[in-house]
Amino acid sequence: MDLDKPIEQNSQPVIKVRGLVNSFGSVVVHDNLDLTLERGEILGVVGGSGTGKSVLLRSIVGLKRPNDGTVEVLGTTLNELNDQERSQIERRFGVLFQRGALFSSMNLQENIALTLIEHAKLPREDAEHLARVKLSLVGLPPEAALQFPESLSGGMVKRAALARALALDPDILFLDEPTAGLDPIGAAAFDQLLVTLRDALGFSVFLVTHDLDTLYAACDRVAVLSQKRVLVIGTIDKVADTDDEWVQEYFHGPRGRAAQRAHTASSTNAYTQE
Ligand SMILES: Nc1ncnc2c1ncn2[C@@H]1O[C@H](COP(=O)(O)OP(=O)(O)OP(=O)(O)O)[C@@H](O)[C@H]1O
Repeated sequence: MDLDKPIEQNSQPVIKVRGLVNSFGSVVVHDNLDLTLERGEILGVVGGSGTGKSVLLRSIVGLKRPNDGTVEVLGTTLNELNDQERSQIERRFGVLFQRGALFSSMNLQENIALTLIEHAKLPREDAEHLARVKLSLVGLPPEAALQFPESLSGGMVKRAALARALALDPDILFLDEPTAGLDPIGAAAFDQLLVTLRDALGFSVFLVTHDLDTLYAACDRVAVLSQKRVLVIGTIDKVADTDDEWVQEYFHGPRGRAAQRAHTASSTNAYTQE
C-alpha cells in the first residue's frame, strides 16, 4: 500500500478497533473491545478511573502493543506494518497528552518548530514561520511566539500544546483530558476552539475526557468504557439513557444535570440570537 497517497474522500471510518485485548501482567484492561471513529467526528471517550481510556489511546497511537485484536487506522491495519510504514502513519496523528508539557527551555515558536524540523525536515526559518501560523490558528497573539511556557496561563499553554499537535496537519487528533486544570471559562473556550478548528480543517478527534461540559459542547458522539470494553457508543442522549449504574450516576448526577442545563441554555441563546 502507498502510504504517501492522499487520503481518499470517503466515508470509511478513520479508526476501526476490533477485538482489542490489553493486559499488564494478570490485570486485563481491555477484553474484546471494539470501537469506531468516523471521519470528521469528535468522539468523546469517558469511563470511570482506571477503565483504560489512556491505554486505549496509547494502543491506537502505537505506544502500547495490544495483546490481541486489530487496530485499523486510515484504512491500514497497524499490526501488519513495519517500523517505517508505522512511522509514516503516525505522522498523520496529532497527540496532546494530559501531561504533554512543552519544553520549558524553549519559547512557543521553538517548541512547535522543533516538531516541524524533526518530522517534516523543514529548515529552521520556514519551521519558525509555520510555527507562528499555527500559534495564530489556535488564537494566540503574535507576541506569544517568543514567550516561554512558564510565563503563560494554563489556557495559553493548552492552546500552544494544541498548536504543536496540529503542526503536521494531522488527519486524526488525539487529546487526553485537554481541559483538565482549566477554569470553566478557559475550558469552554478550548471546547469552542476545537470545534471551530475541526470544522475548518476537517480532522477527526479521539478525545479522552472527564469533562461533561466538553461532551455536551464539543462531541458528536460519546463512547463509554466499562467492563473492559466499550459499553455503549452514540449520541450523548442515547448514551445517557443507557441502563448502567456508572452511566446513570455520571450523566444524571448533580454535575451531569448542571452540564446539560448549561448546554440547553447556551443552545437556546444561540437560537434566539439568530
Ligand atoms: N504501564 C503500565 N503498567 C502497568 N499497568 C498499567 C500501565 N498503564 C496503565 N496501567 C493500568 O491500566 C489500567 C487502565 O489505566 P488507564 O490509565 O488507561 O485508565 P484511565 O481510564 O485513563 O484512568 P484515569 O481516568 O484515572 O486517567 C489501570 O489499572 C492502570 O493501573
